[in-house]
Amino acid sequence: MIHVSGLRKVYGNGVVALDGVDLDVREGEIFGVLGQSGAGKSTLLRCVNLLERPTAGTVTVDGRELTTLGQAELRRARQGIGMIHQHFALLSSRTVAGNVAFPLEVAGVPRTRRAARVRELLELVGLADKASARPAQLSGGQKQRVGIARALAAGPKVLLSDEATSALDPGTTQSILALLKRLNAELGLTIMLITHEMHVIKAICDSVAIMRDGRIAEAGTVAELVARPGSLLTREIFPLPEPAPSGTVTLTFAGRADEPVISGLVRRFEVDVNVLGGSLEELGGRTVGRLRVRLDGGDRAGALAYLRGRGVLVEEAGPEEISAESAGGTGTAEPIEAAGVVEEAR
Ligand SMILES: Nc1ncnc2c1ncn2[C@@H]1O[C@H](COP(=O)(O)OP(=O)(O)OP(=O)(O)O)[C@@H](O)[C@H]1O
Repeated sequence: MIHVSGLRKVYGNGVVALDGVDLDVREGEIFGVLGQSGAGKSTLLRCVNLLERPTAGTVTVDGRELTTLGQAELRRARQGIGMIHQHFALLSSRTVAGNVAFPLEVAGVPRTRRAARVRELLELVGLADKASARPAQLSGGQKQRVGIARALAAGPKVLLSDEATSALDPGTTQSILALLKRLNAELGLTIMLITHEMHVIKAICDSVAIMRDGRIAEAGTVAELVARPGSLLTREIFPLPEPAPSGTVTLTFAGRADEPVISGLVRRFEVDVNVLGGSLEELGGRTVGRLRVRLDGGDRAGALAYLRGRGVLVEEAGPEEISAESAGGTGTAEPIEAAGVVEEAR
């Protein structure tokens, strides 16, 4: 639904905000872009609907390459792309209904059709009783619901969300995220959101890109990334001291965290399992966990093979723990070199 290729943005002051971004957002998914302040997230989002013109690269939305369109065509294409903002961007002089009607007026929709559509949209976001209220009379969550209704007025296929929940308290954030998830499911809406908050990614995103210094450091579905060795996302969600202390093993359980794998390990291989840290999270409806352990005694190699066989991602740390398998299978590498090989593979 959204294809971004070779995107570069250099602002007038010489700041390189985007430094070669490639990205694909599939139809019907919720795609989160996560990054710290200044990483380039807002610039990327504003380039997707060409509010910001990229210095180089292409943006294609729903099969149309926006970067080649003239102003009139671009205005039409933008009707297929809604946008919501951190501070809602409502017109304070208009009522709630007037705000939602605004894009329809601009698009020349006749008055009666407009009124019916506004009613439908306010019902969709749970604000049918607030049509005549002014933005100043609403809570933050209600204001964002108006913002969402307005963004959906022209029936877009894509919704861009610019830190839509950053100004809201945790409870309201959850209700807005639940609304976005429902709209995604009911309308088949593709949502691209930017956030600096991991809990937003955990709550609703199917896929994620992590941005650093104007580049994509890592991208994929949440399930893919959690199963990928050395994943930045996994490290962000399950923070453990890095680098892992020598001799420890870090285990990532994707989707099987509720199975008694560890007790099976102790019973079958007679190893002592010393848990050093870890946590569990609900991700995309699955329980995912990350555990750092030290294994002593018993059949350690057999225990690790057993874990891998159960679909657990096993990452060994420390030169003395590098196995022939993880060092590339030669079994001849010196410990220090082997550690380098593993680091590179990550
Ligand atoms: N209009 C502008 N003119 C010049 N530099 C800009 C402009 N907008 C953003 N920048 C710079 O581009 C870089 C990326 O900014 P951007 O706002 O895209 O990052 P961000 O990840 O969204 O950060 P935040 O979460 O703080 O909004 C920053 O160094 C910022 O100072």
